[in-house]
Amino acid sequence: VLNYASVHPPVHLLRYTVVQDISAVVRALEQGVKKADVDPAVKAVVICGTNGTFSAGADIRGFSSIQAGDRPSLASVIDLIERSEKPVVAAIEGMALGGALEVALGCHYRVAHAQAWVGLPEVTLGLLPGAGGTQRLPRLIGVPAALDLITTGKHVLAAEALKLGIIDEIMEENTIDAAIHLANKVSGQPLNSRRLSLKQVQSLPNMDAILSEALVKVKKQARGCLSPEMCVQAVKASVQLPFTEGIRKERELFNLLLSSGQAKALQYVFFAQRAAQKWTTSSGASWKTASAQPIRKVAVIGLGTMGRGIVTSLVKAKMSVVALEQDQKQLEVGARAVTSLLEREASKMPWIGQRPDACDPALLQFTLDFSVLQDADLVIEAVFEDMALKKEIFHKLSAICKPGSFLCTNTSALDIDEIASATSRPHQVIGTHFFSPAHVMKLVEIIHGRHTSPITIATAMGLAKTIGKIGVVVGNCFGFVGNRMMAPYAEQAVFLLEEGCKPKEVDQALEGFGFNLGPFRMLDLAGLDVGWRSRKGQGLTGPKLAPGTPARLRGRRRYSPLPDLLCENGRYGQKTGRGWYQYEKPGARIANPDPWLHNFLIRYRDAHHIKARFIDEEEILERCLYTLINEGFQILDDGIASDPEDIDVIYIYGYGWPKHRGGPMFYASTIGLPRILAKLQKYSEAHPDIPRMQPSAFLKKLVFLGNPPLKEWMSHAGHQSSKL
Ligand SMILES: CCCCCCCCCCCCC[C@H](O)CC(=O)SCCNC(=O)CCNC(=O)[C@H](O)C(C)(C)COP(=O)(O)OP(=O)(O)OC[C@H]1O[C@@H](n2cnc3c(N)ncnc32)[C@H](O)[C@@H]1OP(=O)(O)O
Ligand SMILES: NC(=O)c1ccc[n+]([C@@H]2O[C@H](COP(=O)([O-])OP(=O)(O)OC[C@H]3O[C@@H](n4cnc5c(N)ncnc54)[C@H](O)[C@@H]3O)[C@@H](O)[C@H]2O)c1
Repeated sequence: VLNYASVHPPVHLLRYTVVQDISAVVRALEQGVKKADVDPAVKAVVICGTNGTFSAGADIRGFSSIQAGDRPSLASVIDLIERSEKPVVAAIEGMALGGALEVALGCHYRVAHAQAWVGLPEVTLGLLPGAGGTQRLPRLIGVPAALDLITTGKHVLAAEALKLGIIDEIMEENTIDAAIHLANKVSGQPLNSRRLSLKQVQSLPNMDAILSEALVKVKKQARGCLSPEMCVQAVKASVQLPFTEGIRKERELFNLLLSSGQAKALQYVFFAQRAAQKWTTSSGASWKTASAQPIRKVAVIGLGTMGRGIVTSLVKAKMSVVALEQDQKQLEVGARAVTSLLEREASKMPWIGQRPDACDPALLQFTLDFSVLQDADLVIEAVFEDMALKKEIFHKLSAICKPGSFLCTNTSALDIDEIASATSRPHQVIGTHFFSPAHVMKLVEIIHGRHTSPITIATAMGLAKTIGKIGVVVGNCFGFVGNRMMAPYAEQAVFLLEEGCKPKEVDQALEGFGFNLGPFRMLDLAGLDVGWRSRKGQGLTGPKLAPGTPARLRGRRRYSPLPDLLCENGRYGQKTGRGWYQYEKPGARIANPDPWLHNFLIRYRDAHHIKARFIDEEEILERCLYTLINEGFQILDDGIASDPEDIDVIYIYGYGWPKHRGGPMFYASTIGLPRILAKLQKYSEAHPDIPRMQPSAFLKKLVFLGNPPLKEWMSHAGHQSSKL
């Protein structure tokens, strides 16, 4: 912490560097303000940061050591700032986030650089602004705007902050000089009207409705995440209680969140997401040894469900795109879909309209002609999930595309090495597995094959970042990480139906856990035909299945033909208006329980002599989640994912795993590996024909080693087998 005194007398300049040691900063602020207060030569104070940044707030790594009782100290220093008889001006450059914005709210004036931005992101870390932010901000900008900022954690640019009333002045340059000028100007003027704690929250006739609607909204969006709800409660306190009592309530709610476990999970996700960006392969390649090649022009082949979303993401990031289809009709359908997605995206971001080059048709070209792809820097194939078709396309691309171009496949599960074998450049072939809807979902699994070069990995990771996605590098196996873990989860869900559940009971249990969609609503949305085609391809059903195969066994493994039977009945999910649920019409979204399906399940159980039983929520959750987690341990042991954090990032950003539970592997660590192992052992004894329930050797090893913390797991994995 640097502390410059009286650089521009009579203004006392308190200059702080990036916050690492919370208590050191709090102490230094306290000392600085007290010194300025008693020094008769000082007439005013400016608080600013160093190197062009006010502060990004507290070091999150320090939170684990914060004790509930530590909190008041920043709050009391902010009170001290506010109570000062000399005007205190915050000079905000770069950013003022979290505790830093709370400090600025305690100042009497706030000046910001035009490029600066501010926010209270605590909610995203499972907390709430606990140093008076929830009580001062509503007093400054009103309840609706404060609720919006505090419950979402969004950052706003200086211009918007000025409009909201958070900032008093914006500077194009030299913010600190401007702050000093302002401090001099207001020196000697009365300060009470600038002290937010003395202000009343502006009353609104519909205040009760605003607060209760906000509560309903966050409860619906957050699905079990406590912090947004507590943020609303804290803002409500600012309306209903005097300032000091509101502060007491804020502290009580903050302490509750700090000890809830959700804060720990969300802070783990913050770092896991950043760690996933630092990929390393088993040969030691990483960002240090390979850099991303510049990508100016991208080609996308196939404008179906995935291709159209991928094109939209690329155009939104202002990349030049060529989109290719197999015939004129599909091209027109695809082009219309992309145009409508881009229009919808533009309407969500009004400021895009102000940029003349946004959604520029010159950025996007539709074609049927493969030769147009020759100068593309990178191609993403998103045609049907059919190995023969993919190989044919990659063979063609290998001949047409310029030597430097990278060839990517969006396959959900197929072997990257086999696809690469159809080209003369397997080192430039890689999987880029986007998730549906591709213009919305943040995740891209980056799958490298045996021959994929580090530059190709770096380039795919770089592209993901450019288009605002989170790339996670994984190894090559059927289903990679995400879909490989999804398979035992979905399989359990169907077995539970065979044994007595209804789709809604399974979905409700998993939605109650925090998933946006339970497995059956998710399958109906994705289309049941997708899995059916894959199972036919694998010979699990359809014409390739050996005659005489028992309906519910494949080899010695339990198999459920239920999903195949639904498809044979034309029930593909939402798209056909019938699936695990019924819908008002094809394409409708509201899933209603279907008596036809319930009768069908009764007949099915009768035909296979299955006695239906009541299955409680605990069993539903344990069987679905623990088998998914078990596969995660197997994936770590196989070297398909380099660490548990990568798996967690994949599940949070690709599959809607509730973020406040930290991802499946973090969740397993909170439950305790011995318990997961014991439950898997119990279920696998009851169901010996379900091999995926048998505990993975790696899970057993970790339990044997005494349940080490997640950070240490990989030091016990079999690194020899790494596919990374
Ligand atoms: C001038 C006077 C200042 C007075 C300030 C007083 C503050 C006192 C605090 C007291 C305690 C009060 C607690 C308070 O109520 C609550 C908080 O403040 S909570 C923290 C709020 N802040 C955030 O949530 C910011 C989180 N960070 C970000 O949003 C982004 O990282 C960023 C800052 C916008 C930068 O984004 P990028 O440029 O994309 O860079 P990265 O995200 O990749 O980050 C780079 C690197 O930094 C690490 N990092 C970033 N923020 C933090 C952080 N808050 N704590 C710890 N580490 C952080 C990040 O992990 C990266 O490192 P790597 O993981 O790659 O090693
Ligand atoms: N749908 C999903 O949820 C999802 C999610 C992730 C990955 N994937 C994968 O993405 C790929 C595409 O899936 P989808 O759901 O978008 O399929 P889709 O059936 O919706 O679209 C495929 C498109 O490819 C086009 N096409 C077929 N052959 C072509 C050719 N020779 N040249 C040009 N275009 C051709 C088709 O006309 C069609 O428009 C598959 O590999 C799939 O496994 C799908």
